[in-house]
Amino acid sequence: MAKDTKATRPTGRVPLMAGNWKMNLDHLQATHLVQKLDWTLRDAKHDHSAVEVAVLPPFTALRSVQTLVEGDKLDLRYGAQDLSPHTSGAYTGDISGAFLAKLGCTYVTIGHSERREGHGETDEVVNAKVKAAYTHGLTPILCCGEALDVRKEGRQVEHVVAQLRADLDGVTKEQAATVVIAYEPIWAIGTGEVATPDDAQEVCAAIRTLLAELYSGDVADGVRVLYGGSVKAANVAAIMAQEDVDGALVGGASIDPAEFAAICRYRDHVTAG
Ligand SMILES: O=C(CO)COP(=O)(O)O
Repeated sequence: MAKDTKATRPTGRVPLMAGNWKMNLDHLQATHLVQKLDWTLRDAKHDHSAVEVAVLPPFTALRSVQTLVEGDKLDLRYGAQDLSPHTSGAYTGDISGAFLAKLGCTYVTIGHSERREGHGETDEVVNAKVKAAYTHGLTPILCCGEALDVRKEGRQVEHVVAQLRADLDGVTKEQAATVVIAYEPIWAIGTGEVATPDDAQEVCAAIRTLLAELYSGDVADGVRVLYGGSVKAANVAAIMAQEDVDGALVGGASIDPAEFAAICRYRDHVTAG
């Protein structure tokens, strides 16, 4: 059993469990999943102010999720998996942050390794997208993480710190105070491999140290740093027991409503003290 470290996590940092559905679930399936997730959390009397829950569906399901969340006054937050660095214009296939804001999105993931690798997104592009998110009042879930070769060379902290320095370039202190950072080691994504809790803590702590270097005041203490990579109900409590881990960005396990609800309810599986 993992030890409940809530007492050591500054109270301002409300844990966030965010489900990145990736390219799964059409708008009808999305409606079913959100309903089941909501019912399960309601049955468990989930306190959304203690552990925030968000879903990140494909663009095509956002309107359905919005209708459900607003119509039934659900406590769930939602957001998109990407956005354009531009606001409008001749950018075929791109989606503006302005459209996402109109759909009531709270979050947008930026710089996921599947976009960095599959779509050639550089840190420069990621940085422009982070700024676009703020332009439209969206909260970025800024993703970072190292590949296996970098980890094998023991350069994971150096790699992640360099990514984030570039991704946050020009981001103001006020903006940075609301960013969510997701550390997702690429070798642990969709592989069943999970970084050990100590591995996750090492990099998440280094991220907080970088934030303290970049921004004065209490920014570093307030920013939520998530871990992502094969998170499941069975391993989430041990990861959440780490002092600098404030939630999880969940892929595969988030499209099973019972499993994702159990992840959100990780505190049911920890001992007090
Ligand atoms: O990429 C991830 C979340 O963004 C992690 O995916 P998995 O949970 O499927 O490993």
